[in-house]
Amino acid sequence: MSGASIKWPVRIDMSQDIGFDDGNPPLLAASFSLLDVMPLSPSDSRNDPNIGMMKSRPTTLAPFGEALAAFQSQPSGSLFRVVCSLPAKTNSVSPKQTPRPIRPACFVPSLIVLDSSFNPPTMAHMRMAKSALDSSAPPRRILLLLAVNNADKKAKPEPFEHRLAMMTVFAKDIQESRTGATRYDDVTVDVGLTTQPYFSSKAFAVATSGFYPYNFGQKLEMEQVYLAGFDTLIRIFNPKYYPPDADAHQNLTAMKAALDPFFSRSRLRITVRPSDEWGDLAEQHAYLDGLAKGELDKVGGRASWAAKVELVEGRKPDEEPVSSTKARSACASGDTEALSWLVSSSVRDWIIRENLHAESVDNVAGLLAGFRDSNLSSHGALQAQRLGAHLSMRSPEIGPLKHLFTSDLQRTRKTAEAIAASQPSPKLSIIELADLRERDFRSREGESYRKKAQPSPSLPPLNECSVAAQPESVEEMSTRARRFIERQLISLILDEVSASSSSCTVVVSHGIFLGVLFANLQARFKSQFSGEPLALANTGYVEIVFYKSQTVPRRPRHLLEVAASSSKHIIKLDVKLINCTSHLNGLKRTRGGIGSAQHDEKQRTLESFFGSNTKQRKTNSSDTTA
Ligand SMILES: Nc1ncnc2c1ncn2[C@@H]1O[C@H](COP(=O)(O)OP(=O)(O)OP(=O)(O)O)[C@@H](O)[C@H]1O
Ligand SMILES: NC(=O)c1ccc[n+]([C@@H]2O[C@H](COP(=O)(O)O)[C@@H](O)[C@H]2O)c1
Repeated sequence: MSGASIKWPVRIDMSQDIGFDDGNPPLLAASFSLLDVMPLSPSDSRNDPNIGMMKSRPTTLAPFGEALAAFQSQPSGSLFRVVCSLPAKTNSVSPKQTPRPIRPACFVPSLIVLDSSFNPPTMAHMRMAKSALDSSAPPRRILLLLAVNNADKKAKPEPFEHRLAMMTVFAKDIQESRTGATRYDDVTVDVGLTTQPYFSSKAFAVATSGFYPYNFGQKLEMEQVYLAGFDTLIRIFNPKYYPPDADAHQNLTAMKAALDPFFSRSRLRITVRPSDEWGDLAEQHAYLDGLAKGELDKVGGRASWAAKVELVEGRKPDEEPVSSTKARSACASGDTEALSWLVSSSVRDWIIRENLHAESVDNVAGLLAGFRDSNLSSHGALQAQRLGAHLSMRSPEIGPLKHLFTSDLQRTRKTAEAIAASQPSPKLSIIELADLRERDFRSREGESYRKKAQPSPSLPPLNECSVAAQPESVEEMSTRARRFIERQLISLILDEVSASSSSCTVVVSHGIFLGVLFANLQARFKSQFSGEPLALANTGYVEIVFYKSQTVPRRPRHLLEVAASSSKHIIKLDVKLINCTSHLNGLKRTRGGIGSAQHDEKQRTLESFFGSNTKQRKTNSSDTTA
């Protein structure tokens, strides 16, 4: 909240339905929440008919959330931690084990470090990793490193546990890319977290963590080979990141103080990235030549550092540029074909499952379902109950639930009913709106989203909408979203503004549509939030709080006034939580296919027999809950 604004008494939760694969109903409330589904555990996948595609999915988001929480709650001394390691598999050893950090048994002369936001990991990151591994000698080890602080971006709520999960999936894809004819991979992949935004401090954190052994015999420290793109190289030599400190009165000293130790233990393997912004290939090579000739000395550089920087080839001239930004847009528009070439296969499967699908019967079958009215699975019904209890428990903090919107599809309706049932006042009425439905896949409804994308005239890309039979476009969804905002939310917010206490509104809708609604809310109100919700787990929610600017001289009198003139300047939104799934901790799918089957309302779960104390105990022990 900025100092110049006051808090609105209204919160909106956007939440996605439970139980669907492609079109979950999310929830939106005066703190907005988006709800989605949990990944399967390996034991669950034994019963899953689609086990092939599940094979590299992380077991559950909960351990990643816990690892993050543990890391972030460490005293300030903890700069770096390996969350898990995927060991190289020789043809003699292939134990199936839960990922955990595995310290190298002996000295690793060289560690490749891929530092990225992994939002999401892309095929460009894969190419950089493969190329570095190809040119390295055994024992091959690569660290996928996620910094929870960025050199340029202000800290904000991020779905880091999703990033960690994607990194783990991506780690498997890296290993599999090296399997080749030998049928075993030869690379160990570590997935790690750091608090450090700068390369100099990242390298220090890794070197001093004690995780990678020091060679005492030869007094050798492991070399770290950082993979980055050209755009990052020029930032590394930008003096703005090295402000003078108390002891150093000039930038010159500060950059050298940071980068001399960095280059003594590390080198940079830089992939060229020609673009209008960063120049063509010749210009990028000329920049490095310039460093070697001392041209960066005037800003604090050192010519000798050039020997530690290697420029390597990137995409071929005829290949489309790949970036995380592009992959995020493909996610937002549900363009699974584009995702297929932007990210590796397991990452794509993970994104599709997490982002577009909740736990419904169609979800489990892997079918595109936007307007299709698929029912919740049993697992989805449990997720809905968990969410209801969770929101009710949070009511002292977020205010009583006053308004509950849902799409009119049964997977969202049932999620909304579970939320209403957990509220102290069971009289809460649920408003069903067709405008809150998932993207209409039209002629592609019911199609398997898991099959390999085959561009063909009968399967147009999802982002095209030239004829009525083609999937609903983002513009069409935006029209629905804006209608909902103007007809329902604005008046609600205005009505609430004079109330003396906070209240909460929940909107239960679907993954793709919620992304569009979220974007329209950000555009409609003055949002400080620059990130975007990438992957919403089923029943994962986004919480948004609205504020009224203090600069507004008087309360707007009616909706038109707000819509037409001043609302952009008087209402701000603040994103409090992104994809909150803490209510799903410990919830496991019932084995034997029961969890994935259609939910039968007549059948009581063990949880309902034993009540909330049992639920808590089972949550703690990660037991099966139904
Ligand atoms: N297509 C690419 N070619 C060369 N380097 C790349 C490419 N994509 C990413 N990188 C490099 O990989 C590192 C980590 O990438 P990052 O997570 O910033 O991905 P990104 O695609 O640039 O992200 P975004 O699109 O969100 O800005 C950076 O050093 C970046 O320069
Ligand atoms: N001087 C530096 O060491 C420096 C400068 C800019 C970015 N970075 C880091 O590079 C990585 C990639 O940055 P972006 O995700 O912003 O592209 C991040 O970890 C970021 O913190 C480091």
